[in-house]
Amino acid sequence: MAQNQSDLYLGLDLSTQQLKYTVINHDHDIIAEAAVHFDRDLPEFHTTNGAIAEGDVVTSPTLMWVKAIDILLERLSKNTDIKIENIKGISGAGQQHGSVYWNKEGLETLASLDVSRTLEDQLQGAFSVKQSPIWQDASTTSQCRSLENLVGGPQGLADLTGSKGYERFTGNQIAKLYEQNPSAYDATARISLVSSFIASVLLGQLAPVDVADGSGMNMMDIHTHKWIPSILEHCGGKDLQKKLESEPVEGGTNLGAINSYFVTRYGFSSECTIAPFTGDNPATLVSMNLEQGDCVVSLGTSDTMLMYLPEANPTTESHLMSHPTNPEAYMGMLCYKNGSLTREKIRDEYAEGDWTTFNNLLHQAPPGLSNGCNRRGYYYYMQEIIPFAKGFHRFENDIAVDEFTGTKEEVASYNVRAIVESQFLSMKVRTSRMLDTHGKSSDASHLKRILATGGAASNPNLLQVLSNVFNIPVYKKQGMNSASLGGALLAKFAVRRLHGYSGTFEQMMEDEQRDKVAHQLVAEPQAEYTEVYNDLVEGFVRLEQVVIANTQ
Ligand SMILES: Nc1ncnc2c1ncn2[C@@H]1O[C@H](COP(=O)(O)OP(=O)(O)O)[C@@H](O)[C@H]1O
Ligand SMILES: O=C(CO)[C@@H](O)[C@H](O)COP(=O)(O)O
Repeated sequence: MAQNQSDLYLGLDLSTQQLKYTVINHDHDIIAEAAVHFDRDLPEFHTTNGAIAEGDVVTSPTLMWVKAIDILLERLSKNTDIKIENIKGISGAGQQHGSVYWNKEGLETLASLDVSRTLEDQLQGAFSVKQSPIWQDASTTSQCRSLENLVGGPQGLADLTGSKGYERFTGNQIAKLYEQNPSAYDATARISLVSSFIASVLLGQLAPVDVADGSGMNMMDIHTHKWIPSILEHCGGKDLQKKLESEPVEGGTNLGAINSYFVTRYGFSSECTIAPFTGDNPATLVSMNLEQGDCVVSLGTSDTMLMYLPEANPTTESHLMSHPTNPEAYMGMLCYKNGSLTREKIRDEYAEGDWTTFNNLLHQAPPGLSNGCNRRGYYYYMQEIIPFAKGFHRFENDIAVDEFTGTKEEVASYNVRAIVESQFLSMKVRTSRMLDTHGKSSDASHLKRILATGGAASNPNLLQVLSNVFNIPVYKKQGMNSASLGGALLAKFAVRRLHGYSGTFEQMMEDEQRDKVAHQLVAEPQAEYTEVYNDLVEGFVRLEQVVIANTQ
C-alpha cells in the first residue's frame, strides 16, 4: 500500500472530561476535530467533570467511556469532510494512570462483536470493576509507602521507575484492589490503562501498554522499559504479570488491523492500522514539535509542565517518563491536580461563573498582590500532588487569614490573582529545581519558550501572567486538542514505518509537516512585572512550607 495524498490519520484522546478526535492529512493539516463531553453528552452516568468523587476515591464509569466511543465514531462517520475509508491508521491517548479491569467474558465478547449492536450494549458485563480508578484518586497512600519500602525508599523507587510512589500511579491502585477486593481482583482476566483500553476496543483484543504511559504505573523499569517482576508481585501477586499479558511496547509499533466490527459498522478500511495509544501528556509532547529551549505547559483539567530530557535523573518531586517516540530519551513532567477545576471554583465563587469577569478581576489586583500589604494564596481544592497539601490558605503580611481584607470587589480580585500567580509560581519554582538536576546534561537549563495548550490556554490573560512569572514568551499551536493531534501523528508514524519508513518521528515531522510556522506568539514578558515575580519566589516557598505543615 503506497502513501497517498488522500491518506488520513485519526487521533483519539480519552481525557478527564471528554473523548476527542482529530483527523489529519498527509501534510499534518487538521481536517476535523470533535468531542463527546461526558457530563453534557452522557448525563445518565452522573459524573461531575467526567468523574465521581467520594472523598479521596475518584473513579469514572468504564461503560461511560465505552458509550463515548460509540457516539464519537457515529459522529465521525457522519462528518462529510472526512472519507472514513481513507483513514490509514489510528492512535491516540488517554488520561494517564487510570485503569480498566476486563473479565474473561468481556475479552471474549470483544473478540466477537456483533455489528448490529452498540459497544455499550455488548460490553455492559465486560468489566470486573465497573468504576475505573482515575488520576484524581488519592486513596492509596499506604500502598505507596509499602512499595517504596520494598525498594529502599522514595528515591529508590524513583531511580527504578522514574517516580516515587504516587497515589494515582496504577501499580498502587492495583495493589489496593488486590488487598481490599480480592474477589474483583480474581475475576479480572486482564488490566488495561485508559490508553491501552481504547486501543484494545479498536483491535478487538487486549492491546499492550505503551512505554511512555507505562512509566506512570510505578511498575516499569524506566531504563529497560520492562516490567519489574518483584514490583509486579508486590502489587498484585504472582498473577499480575499474566493480567498485563505482555511487556510495554515502543510508540510507532503496528499492533494490527482494526477489528472488522468497525469496518462493517462505520466504513473503516480493513487495512486501517492500530498503533499503541499513549498518555495524554506524552501525546501532547509529540504534537508540539519542540525546539531546543522549549517546554510545554498544558492547562487542561490538570496543569502539567512537560520537557524533553536526554538523560535519566529521577527526582522525588518530578516525574521522569519514557519518551513516546525516542527509546533513548525521556520526558520530564510536573503534574498539578488543582488546575482548571480549582480555577473554576474561584471563578464560581468570586466571578459569577464567568471567565470574562474572572479576567477583569485579574487585571484589577496589582501583579504580585503587594500594594501596602503582602498577600499570598494557595488553593488546593483537591489533595494536591506537589506539594502534598489540601485546602485554601491565604496570608496577609505572612499571617494566615481566613479571607483577604478589602471591599467585596477587592477581595474577589485578590483571590483571582492569587490563584493564578500561585499556580504559576509553583510551576516556576519546581521547573527550576528540575532543571538544576538535569542542567549538567541538558540544554533545557536555558528555557527560551513555553508552548501552551489545554482548554485554559484559550485564555490569553492567563498566558500573560504565565509569561511574566517565567520571564519567557508563550506560544500556541494550531488546533484545539494537542493530545489527539499527537495521537494522529503517532498513527501516521506507525503507518509510515509499516510501509518501510526508517526515519525517526522527529525526521518525519521535519520532512513532512507542511506548515513550518505552526507556533504563534501569544504573550511576551512585561519587564515591569517580571522583577516582581523574581522577588516573590523566596516568600512563596517559605509560606508554602507553612501550608504543607498545616495540612499534614
Ligand atoms: N476561557 C477560559 N479560561 C480559563 N479556563 C478555561 C477557559 N475555557 C476553558 N477553560 C478550562 O479548560 C478546561 C478543560 O480543558 P481540556 O484541556 O479540554 O480538558 P481535558 O482534556 O482534561 O478534558 C475546563 O475545565 C475549563 O476550566
Ligand atoms: O495525572 C496526570 C498526569 O500524570 C494528568 O495529567 C492526567 O493525564 C489527566 O490529564 P488531563 O485530562 O488534565 O489532560
